[in-house]
Amino acid sequence: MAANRALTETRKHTLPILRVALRGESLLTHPRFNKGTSFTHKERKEFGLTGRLPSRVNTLDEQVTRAYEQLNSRTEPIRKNTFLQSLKDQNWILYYALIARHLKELVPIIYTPTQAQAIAEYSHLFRRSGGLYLTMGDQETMEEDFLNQTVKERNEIDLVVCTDAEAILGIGDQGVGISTAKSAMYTLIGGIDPARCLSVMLDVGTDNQKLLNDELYVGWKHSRVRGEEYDQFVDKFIQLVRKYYPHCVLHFEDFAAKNAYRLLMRYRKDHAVFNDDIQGTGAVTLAGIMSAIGIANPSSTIASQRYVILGAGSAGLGIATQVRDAITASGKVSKEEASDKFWLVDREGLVYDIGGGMAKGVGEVKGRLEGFVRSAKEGWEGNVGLLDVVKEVKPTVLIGCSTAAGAFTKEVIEAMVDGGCERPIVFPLSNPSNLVEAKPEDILKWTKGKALVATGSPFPPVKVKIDGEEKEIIIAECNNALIYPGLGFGAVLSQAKEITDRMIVAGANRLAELSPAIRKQVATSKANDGEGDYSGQALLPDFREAPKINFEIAVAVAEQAVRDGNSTMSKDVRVEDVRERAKEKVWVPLYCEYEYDPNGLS
Ligand SMILES: NC(=O)C1=CN([C@@H]2O[C@H](COP(=O)(O)OP(=O)(O)OC[C@H]3O[C@@H](n4cnc5c(N)ncnc54)[C@H](O)[C@@H]3O)[C@@H](O)[C@H]2O)C=CC1
Ligand SMILES: CC(=O)C(=O)O
Ligand SMILES: [Mg+2]
Repeated sequence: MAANRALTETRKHTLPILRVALRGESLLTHPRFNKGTSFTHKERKEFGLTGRLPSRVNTLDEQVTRAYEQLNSRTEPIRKNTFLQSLKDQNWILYYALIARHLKELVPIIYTPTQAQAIAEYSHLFRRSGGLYLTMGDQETMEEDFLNQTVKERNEIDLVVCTDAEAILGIGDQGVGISTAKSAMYTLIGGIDPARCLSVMLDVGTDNQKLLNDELYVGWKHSRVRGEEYDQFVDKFIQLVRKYYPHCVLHFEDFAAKNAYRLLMRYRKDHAVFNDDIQGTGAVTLAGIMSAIGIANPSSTIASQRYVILGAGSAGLGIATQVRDAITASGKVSKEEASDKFWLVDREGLVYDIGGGMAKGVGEVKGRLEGFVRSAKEGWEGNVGLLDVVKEVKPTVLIGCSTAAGAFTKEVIEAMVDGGCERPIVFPLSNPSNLVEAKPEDILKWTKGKALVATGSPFPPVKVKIDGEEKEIIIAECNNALIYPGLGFGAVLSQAKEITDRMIVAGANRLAELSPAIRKQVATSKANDGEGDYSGQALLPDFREAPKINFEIAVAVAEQAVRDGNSTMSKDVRVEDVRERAKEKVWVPLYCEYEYDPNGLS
């Protein structure tokens, strides 16, 4: 299997023999242990399965072929999504093996863009629960619920992905719309054992009236609880995670910006906590920008760009912070000088100081926005829209994480070029695809093929005429999924005390080094004058390569943790041992041989 090979190449040891305590129907209906027609004759006898399966023993490859055939009998992406969800409920190995084999084709089915629809229709598509649901209204049983799902069923948890679903992708408050897709990507791309991952839905109610009015809504029908009560509920959950799994990575996903930032700051020094929308998006975008600068003008640096970011929420703030940290990492540029290279634009236009600790359109400055609010002394007045900001600032990099579909108009992009930017770097990152700030083909058309473009959801290559010659431009997918699985695996591997900025930068640097455009330049050692041919050279690696790339990211991240004394692995693990450790730990979707043991796994 091609994609499985990508994973197995990084794995060191042969598969272990699993001691399993389940028999008969309970084995066949347990998605973690079920092998369906792949149970061998010996296993069928040992586990009481002989009469329960047709006689032929299939290989995993044959099962994958059959499942792929069934999948393809459905045409609509959402129907494929529900098919895959059901497959996951039946047989994990087959689910992961099928997707691993068709990674590029199926990631958009289980992840963005299709997952947005699956979450929006969660209550109508609901078949079987996935993950752990902790509801504000039932919080007195939280510890018991948590233990029932974890300690009593599993041996150890390496990774907890949690959400309160208030800012799901770009589609807002989805109440109880849990997504196990983020955790599935950790397995597919990061190689983390799915049995050691847990998705948690923190149901604190919803302000989405459509859901509250929906008689099939499966979540807690209550307005969203906020303030002290919310904080206490989240804290109770986090303390449980810390108590039972002190070494696990805790991943926050799709919290509203204010909570996202607050929770990250509150817990990141005490536990290996990671906010994907802030830090994951920041890291992948930093890598994409470094790669784009390498093409546009390799003698230039991230410090010599001017950045306009539309959307001052989690992603916008994460990108600004990550790029600023990378600029200051050289020690040559101060934090203030680096911050001065950013202009954040939100619903009410440019984010600038309006006095009393408040910023235009986004409220309180303290904490998350500190450093990125422009001074009113620069002469800003009223609502300063994106076009005016672009005309005034003359950015070289324009990023969209606003959910404002079409906000990068022809005028905006042309204003960038008119401002003297020959090779504009334009990343419309909003998900799902229909919320993109501009379509790649339009950006390339308006800039005569000069723009360097990356998007948050997958887009097909664009054919464009450059100097009279037709070229095909690959549109890089700048999605945090290209980096967070490796960051998480690196943190799990090193059993990091905290996930530090240095670990994240190590991962982003590794991703940038491995990006096709940069690899080509290093290979040819050719100076690029910004006029070079970059068709066929994507800014970021293709998703097909994501498992291999994320293995390298994980190694870089874990090495950094060991180097910095931030790892809790045994003291004798040296930086040079990390790669071998990683190979031992990578999980691959292949069947293990089973032996019956009444005290085994169940
Ligand atoms: N490519 C990737 O890896 C990622 C993409 N995203 C996407 O970025 C978008 C934002 O996500 P988050 O930052 O998590 O959400 P968020 O809700 O924290 O931030 C969105 C921000 O955009 C602002 N906004 C809304 N309409 C606007 C408009 N018309 N003009 C300017 N600003 C406007 C909001 O006021 C808010 O501050 C979503 O579409 C999400 O899917 C988010 C994380 C990762
Ligand atoms: C990719 C992601 O995390 C988002 O769109 O929210
Ligand atoms: Mg997200």
